[in-house]
Amino acid sequence: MVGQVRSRICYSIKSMEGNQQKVEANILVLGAENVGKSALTVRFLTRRFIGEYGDIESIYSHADQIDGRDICFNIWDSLCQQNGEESERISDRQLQWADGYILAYSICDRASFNVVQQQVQCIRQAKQKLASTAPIIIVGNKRDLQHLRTVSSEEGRLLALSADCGYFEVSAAETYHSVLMVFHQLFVLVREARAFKKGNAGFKGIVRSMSAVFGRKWTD
Ligand SMILES: Nc1nc2c(ncn2[C@@H]2O[C@H](COP(=O)(O)OP(=O)(O)OP(=O)(O)O)[C@@H](O)[C@H]2O)c(=O)[nH]1
Repeated sequence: MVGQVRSRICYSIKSMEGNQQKVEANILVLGAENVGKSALTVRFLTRRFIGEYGDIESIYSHADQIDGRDICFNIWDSLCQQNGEESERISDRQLQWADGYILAYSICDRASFNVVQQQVQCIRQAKQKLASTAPIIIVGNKRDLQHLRTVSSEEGRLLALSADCGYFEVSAAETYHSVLMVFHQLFVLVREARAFKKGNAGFKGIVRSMSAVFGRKWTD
């Protein structure tokens, strides 16, 4: 609730030229407070690290190109629940909106890593109920603060492996390229998930037709 009161949804739509059909992906950036969700988002959008970002929840639209194809990222930089509320909470609206997730933690903040573990489970359970999949990339941020590290790279990698997620360790403060890789990789996974879903629908269609021919009822 606090998040809703404090939040302000703003849209920054970049113009897109040409008639070629644009592929869109809705990316939800989640994680505990102060892990660098806004820093990662702003780094990707502007290539810059500005240091302080304020408590604003934003949805940005950003035109980009991957493999020579025009695409559009819609990025929801979420605001973490605070004041003892469940920080791992993800709303139904967010779950329905997102095609893919970036779950960020700070390598210097074990509690934020625990939040990511809970959020992975939350997303997987919700998607299972809906019989759908959604790619997740886990991001260990603040890699530049090695001397303050409390979560090892191995732990991050292991979590990603066990939950079938992608994994990156980055520093939004220091580099643009690794942050770019996170968003582009997630887009590729979203595209693959869509293709798989389509293929699956195609297979179901064939079974439906065969069932019709042989008089058996098809149920989803
Ligand atoms: N050293 C270092 N600091 C970072 C990095 N990324 C973000 N920060 C700092 O961490 C603080 C929090 O960054 P934000 O991007 O506002 O974090 P957030 O997760 O969006 O925070 P909330 O919106 O409050 O949940 C800021 O002071 C940033 O300057 C990083 O890679 N390295």
